[in-house]
Amino acid sequence: MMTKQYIGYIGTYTKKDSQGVYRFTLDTEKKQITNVEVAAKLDNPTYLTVSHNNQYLYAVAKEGDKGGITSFTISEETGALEKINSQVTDGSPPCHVSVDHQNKLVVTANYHTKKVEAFVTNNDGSIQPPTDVEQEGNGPHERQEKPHLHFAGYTPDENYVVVVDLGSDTITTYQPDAGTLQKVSVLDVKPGSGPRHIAFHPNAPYAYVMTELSNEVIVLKYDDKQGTFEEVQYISTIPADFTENSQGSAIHLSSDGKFVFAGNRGHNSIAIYRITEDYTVEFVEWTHTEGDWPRDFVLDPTEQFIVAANEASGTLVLFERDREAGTLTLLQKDVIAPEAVCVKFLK
Ligand SMILES: O=C1O[C@H](COP(=O)(O)O)[C@@H](O)[C@H](O)[C@H]1O
Repeated sequence: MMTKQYIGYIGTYTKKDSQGVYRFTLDTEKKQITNVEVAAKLDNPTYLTVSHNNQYLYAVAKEGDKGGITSFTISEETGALEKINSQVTDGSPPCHVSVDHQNKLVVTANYHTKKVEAFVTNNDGSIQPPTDVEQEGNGPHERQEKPHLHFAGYTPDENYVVVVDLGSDTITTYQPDAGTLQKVSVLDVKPGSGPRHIAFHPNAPYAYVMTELSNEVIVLKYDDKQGTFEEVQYISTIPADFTENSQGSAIHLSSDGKFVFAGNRGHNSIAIYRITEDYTVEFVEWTHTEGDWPRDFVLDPTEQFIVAANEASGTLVLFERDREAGTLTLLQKDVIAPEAVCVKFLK
């Protein structure tokens, strides 16, 4: 059988050993991650997003005391990255980045500056200086003294940008308008829960939020006409008797709409849920991530595998999925990936 190989990228911190964005290969026949190597030297490229046509990669970046985004072209043959340009503004870099399917508008969420930024792209993949919106609010938890935006991404129809704020326990929708973001609605979730990331159901009006502070998945009903949400269910992501520090991280769905996967840093696991007929979720099991502090993970393009990034151990781990049961089987662990934060595949 012919070997099928997929290229992935790793976003990292560069506080210790990492040099920037890394590239790796997933061989789906050998069921193995190989060739982890530096793809672009860059300061603090924690989060990455790949344009839907695989032509461009946008990375969080830090330049001195400024933060923003660096754009790269992706070589079709090799996956090599070549820098196009950067746009940075005063303050710490953002912690999350997304781009729409048309590759017109890159949006970021900033944990430190309270700002959502929107960068219009040019036809060559370069980005223009951003416009921004500053959010307000706080919450009852000691880490909620101000907004701490953790996610900015698009709704499935891309009519709206959704921003998840750990600091004020809110999910805010914005309408993009000529490179600016106009606020449409705000959902207040449970005080102190610290919502962090959101993932939409592929074909039903529901979304699934991971909370960092309360370690829960929140099921939301989504009104795509109004751009509003309604709470449906809260379910814990860690065992009731787990008393050590754990902080929720990322959340992803399989594209068949059958399973939700939620990351637990501290408990060091991926919690797996089955999506039921009414779109609420039922717990399936926890899978240990074979390392410390799983910051994010990704389903590969075939969705037969999941690659998770253990930030504190600086390792990737590869699992094979059972598409019916939802469970994960360990294939490979301890793949060195220094200060790994997120993993993204070419589409
Ligand atoms: O999950 C986390 O994210 C925040 C924001 O990331 P940053 O790279 O913008 O600092 C981070 O500060 C925090 O330590 C981490 O747990």
